[in-house]
Amino acid sequence: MSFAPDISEQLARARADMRMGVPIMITGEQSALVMAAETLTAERLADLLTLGGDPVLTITARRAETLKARVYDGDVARIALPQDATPGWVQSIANPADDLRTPMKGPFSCARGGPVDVHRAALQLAKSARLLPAVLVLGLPDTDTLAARHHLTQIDLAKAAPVLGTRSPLHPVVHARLPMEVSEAGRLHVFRPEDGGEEHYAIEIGNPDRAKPVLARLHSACFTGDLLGSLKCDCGPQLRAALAQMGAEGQGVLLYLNQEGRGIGLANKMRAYSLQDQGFDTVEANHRLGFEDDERDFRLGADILKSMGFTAVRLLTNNPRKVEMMKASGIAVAERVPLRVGENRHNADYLATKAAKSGHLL
Ligand SMILES: Nc1nc2c(ncn2[C@@H]2O[C@H](COP(=O)(O)OP(=O)(O)OP(=O)(O)O)[C@@H](O)[C@H]2O)c(=O)[nH]1
Ligand SMILES: [Zn+2]
Repeated sequence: MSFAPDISEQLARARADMRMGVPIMITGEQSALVMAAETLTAERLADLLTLGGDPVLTITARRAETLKARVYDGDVARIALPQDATPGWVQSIANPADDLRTPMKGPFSCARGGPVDVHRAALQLAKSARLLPAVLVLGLPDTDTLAARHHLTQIDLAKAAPVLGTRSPLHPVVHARLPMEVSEAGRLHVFRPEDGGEEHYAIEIGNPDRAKPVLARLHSACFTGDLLGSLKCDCGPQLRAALAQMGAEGQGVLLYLNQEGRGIGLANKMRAYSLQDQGFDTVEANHRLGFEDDERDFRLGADILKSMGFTAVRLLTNNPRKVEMMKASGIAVAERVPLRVGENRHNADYLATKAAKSGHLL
């Protein structure tokens, strides 16, 4: 029988649980009960504290840097949870929104020694659930009984580890004709990952020759720029300029990747915008939230191109990372085609920061 969910399906359930605030169990060398800080309720925090042991609030080294919390494990810091911890205390560690108003949060007592794999996996899950990267972790000698009694999702770390950093295979679902302003010969393809995660789209213009490099754009979703005409970034003008160029050349493929906010999700991007209004730039804001500058995985773009029969591209981008990732994933980049449009007084600093800190080409 193959009815039981496999490990990627279990991980997808775990992400949904974390988004709802339901605890999960991760079992391995050290087994633990895990809850996302962002969705923690007062009731569940109280329940956690009744279990005893040494619960910690695990955050990324990026977030710890701002909080001046000691990092003993490279990329991960474990702050001991005080017995009188409140949801407000947990939020103040997880969420930098009020950092400037209440800068003195420590001193913290930070855990050191012992395995951190469970903590790292829990943070990875929170990030891929598009939540703040902060998780409550309570090591327990026996997780089976608690998991069975409360019907909690249980993740076997040995099985999960090889899957966690990888992307779920994408499969074409449907494609249909889509006449557009830039070209009447448009076609929209929908791709769906096996684990039920975000779908991604390909917009094919004309009928590009698979034997030649195709004019291609890897566009990351930007609800604010693409749909609302936000002036804080250049995404909307880039999207329209790329499609217009493909229309003018009569062929091309635009991948619309649902990696909003450079992979941190719209809620976290708005948190970053709020920090930017406090004076931080786009990279600093991501770091204060506990994220890396860019959490996207462009290899899924290569997966889609390959599945459509393309092996080489003329890539519309100013981002050298996209070029490198394409090449590393087996798609030849015959040419980088610059895409400089949409600069205005609101996004001038944003574009300058991308050039200075993220290596974007001017
Ligand atoms: N986290 C975060 N994401 C942002 C911010 N501004 C824009 N974004 C996101 O950044 C992504 C922009 O991606 P792309 O258009 O692929 O831009 P790029 O990496 O600069 O590369 P090219 O445009 O190809 O040169 C979108 O997912 C936006 O939602 C910001 O201030 N913070
Ligand atoms: Zn944007």
